[in-house]
Amino acid sequence: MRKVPVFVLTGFLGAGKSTLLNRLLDDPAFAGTAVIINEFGDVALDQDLVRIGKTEIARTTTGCLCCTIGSDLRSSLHELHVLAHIGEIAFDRVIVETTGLADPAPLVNQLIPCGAAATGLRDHVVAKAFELAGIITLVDTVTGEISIENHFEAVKQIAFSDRIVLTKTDLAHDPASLRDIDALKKRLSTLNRSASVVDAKHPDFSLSSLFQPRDYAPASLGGDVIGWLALEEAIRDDHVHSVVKTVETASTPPFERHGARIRTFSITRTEPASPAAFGKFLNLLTLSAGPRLLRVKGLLQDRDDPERPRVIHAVQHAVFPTTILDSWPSEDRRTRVVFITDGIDPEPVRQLFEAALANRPRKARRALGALSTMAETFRSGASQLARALTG
Ligand SMILES: Nc1nc2c(ncn2[C@@H]2O[C@H](COP(=O)(O)OP(=O)(O)OP(=O)(O)O)[C@@H](O)[C@H]2O)c(=O)[nH]1
Repeated sequence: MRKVPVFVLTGFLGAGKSTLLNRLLDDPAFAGTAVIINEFGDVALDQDLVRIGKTEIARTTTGCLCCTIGSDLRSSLHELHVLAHIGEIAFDRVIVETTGLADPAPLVNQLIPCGAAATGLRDHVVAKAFELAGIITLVDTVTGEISIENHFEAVKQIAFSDRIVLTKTDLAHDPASLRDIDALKKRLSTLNRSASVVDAKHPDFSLSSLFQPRDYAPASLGGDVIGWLALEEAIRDDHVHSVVKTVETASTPPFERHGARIRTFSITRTEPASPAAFGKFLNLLTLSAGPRLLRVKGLLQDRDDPERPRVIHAVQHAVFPTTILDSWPSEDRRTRVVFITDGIDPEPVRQLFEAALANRPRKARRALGALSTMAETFRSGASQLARALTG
């Protein structure tokens, strides 16, 4: 039996994974593609933001796939396999879009023959039916360098990839930005010597060649990857013990891979809002929180055009142009904004949101004060960790 190729599409927060996936799902050549989308946090937005093409085979999971106990990815693949077996769906490739904070090690470990051992019939079925055919990592040329400096997840995503795609090169117009891209490429080659590097905006860029199945060989990627996979086994064993303890005592905190400072929270609002006031909120937030604001994305119900939601994106300091959808993608017509931060608490963000939308400058100033203090006094140890991991 020919195994179904599984591609992992990864890249740090806001690198452009959903944008590339949308492009792919619009392409008839990819009609037989099943998609597994994983989101960080408890409010799923990507299912509304990724246009599912003709295949309509998609599974969305919230909670971080790399932090979930055991083999959640194997569960999703098994579910797809069963549906194909009973003739409900047909597909010839699977793409797993990870969260921007995904550590690829546990995912790879579940998909390679010498990785996490199969523990039941389900895992054996998945091992027989699917094979890892590539890890594609998107690297944002605007924020890539700072993400590598501050977040070990970004370093590991690059190290584990066998294909790297540069995104947002269209935003580099001046010589300094072009030099930054050259410096970033050099950095990438020190983190991963064997991955091919392509530019998503280059006229020769081809999705078909990017998603060609190839044998995924961790040994060819270098010592760090092999070491991380070995570490993964150790964490997994340890984790299995801690799960048992949780059942016994109910006092062990949940397994936390990303560190206690990474927060995710959301704001929902039933009344429509003014896009100008929301824009002010977002600009103030990015200015005061700086790189501690890792990601903002959401759907906004426009006071003047409530039938057509606005799609909001900010990635660290960069606020991206709002796009307007023709209609609401689902029944849920509330404004929903998801935040992922590095050491920024939800409370001042919520206060700033309320103050900006209600035009209350004094309240906004108080919230800004709290935000700036948090952003300044907080020191990230992630940069040291990234250096230690990459030697
Ligand atoms: N100019 C430009 N903008 C881009 C490009 N790729 C993505 N974007 C924008 O970057 C923002 C984030 O893109 P997404 O595709 O949502 O990023 P993502 O990696 O799926 O985000 P997460 O799932 O939150 O990690 C959006 O506003 C996109 O329109 C690109 O190549 N050029």
